[in-house]
Amino acid sequence: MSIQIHDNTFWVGKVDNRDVPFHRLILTKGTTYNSYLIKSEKPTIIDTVDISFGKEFRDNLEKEINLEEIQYIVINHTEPDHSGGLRTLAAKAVNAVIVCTQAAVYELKEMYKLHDRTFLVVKTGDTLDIGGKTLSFIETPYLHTEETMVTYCVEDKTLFSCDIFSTHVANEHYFNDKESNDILEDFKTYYTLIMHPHRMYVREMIEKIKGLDIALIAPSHGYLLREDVQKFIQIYDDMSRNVETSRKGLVLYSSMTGNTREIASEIKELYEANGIEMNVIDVNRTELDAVVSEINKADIVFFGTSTRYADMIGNMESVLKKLETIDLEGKYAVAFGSYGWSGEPIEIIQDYLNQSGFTTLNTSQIVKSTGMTDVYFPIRIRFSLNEESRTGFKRAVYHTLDLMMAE
Ligand SMILES: Cc1cc2nc3c(=O)[nH]c(=O)nc-3n(C[C@H](O)[C@H](O)[C@H](O)COP(=O)(O)O)c2cc1C
Repeated sequence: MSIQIHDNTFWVGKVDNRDVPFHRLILTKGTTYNSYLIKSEKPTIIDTVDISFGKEFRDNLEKEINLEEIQYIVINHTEPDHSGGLRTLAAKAVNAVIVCTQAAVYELKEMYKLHDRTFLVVKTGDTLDIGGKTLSFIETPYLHTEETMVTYCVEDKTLFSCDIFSTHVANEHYFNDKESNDILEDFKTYYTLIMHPHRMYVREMIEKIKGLDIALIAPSHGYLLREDVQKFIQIYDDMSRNVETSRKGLVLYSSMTGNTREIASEIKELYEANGIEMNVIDVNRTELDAVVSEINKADIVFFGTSTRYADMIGNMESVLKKLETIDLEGKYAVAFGSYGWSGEPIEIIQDYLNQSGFTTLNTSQIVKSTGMTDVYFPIRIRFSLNEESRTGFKRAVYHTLDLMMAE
């Protein structure tokens, strides 16, 4: 079965009426897996369906098109509730090139044994001519996992937004204007559960799609939004906004040649850009009592050192030794530092913090609470921040900002 959504574009997904187990939740209203077929001169599929329905998906699609004619399969997100039909489809769509982000290639190849297939890697700003229509791609990391992107059809003004702007409801109405029930509560619940943990990336995404003229949002789950499109974007904008907080941060650092000081000032910049006061102190230029007094006032403290012959430098260790005398209940701590090849003292700071009354951020806890596998604590920067290391650094600092703005 297919539903026409544009002159030659069709919904070819699956409505799943079950109680769907997902991310340790049960989706009691079910969901839909929205896949789309664009019958342009170079026929293109945008996303597939959940892995449980791969064969059914392919069999249905075969009624719409000779699968060998498919030229492109765009995979916006590798999670198997979107990409799950890829293996079955690819087996018959033998001429199709798989279009995805760089980070997605490895996951798709391994998950679906597609080592021999041709992949087209796209990044933000790239376009693809599919014969009569143009697809443009925007990377939207962490909405909902690292490799995610969205696809915009320029001529149709359709945003294939994947998980973003989705709703978990097994509706048979497809379009929001055909649904008589108010969908706002389900739309907001979805945002809260799936998107809000990645709030900082929602803010980035909203900036990225601002310039697009969007007539239809075609997400991966639930309703296709063609009425009040801007209202739904505005809801994401409103719900992801920074909340006002009186919380304060503190960065304590010790640096030989300035790299750790640079990291400290970038932490301050990110905090202040998000409306949170951040004090930065060089522990070698400030009396210990004054440092302790600042720790008492802060809700989160970053402790950073550079590495000198496998050790921390200056007064940092004196500050760390003092922690056992301070009430740190309810405060967060982060270890960070710059190093050249080993960076031992960053780990030693982490040990001190773990033994203190702080709640100290660590990688294992991030994986468990967010599913993000590339946000690392302690924050280790080789020499100075550069284009490559800044991405990971920002992810980590974003995470701390989320903690500061939590209720
Ligand atoms: C005297 C000296 C000793 C160093 N020893 C180490 C070391 O043992 N392990 C390491 O990873 N880096 C080592 N480094 C590299 C520094 O940690 C690195 O350059 C760092 O970026 C300096 O940070 P800073 O500018 O904040 O002082 C050493 C550098 C110097 C100058």
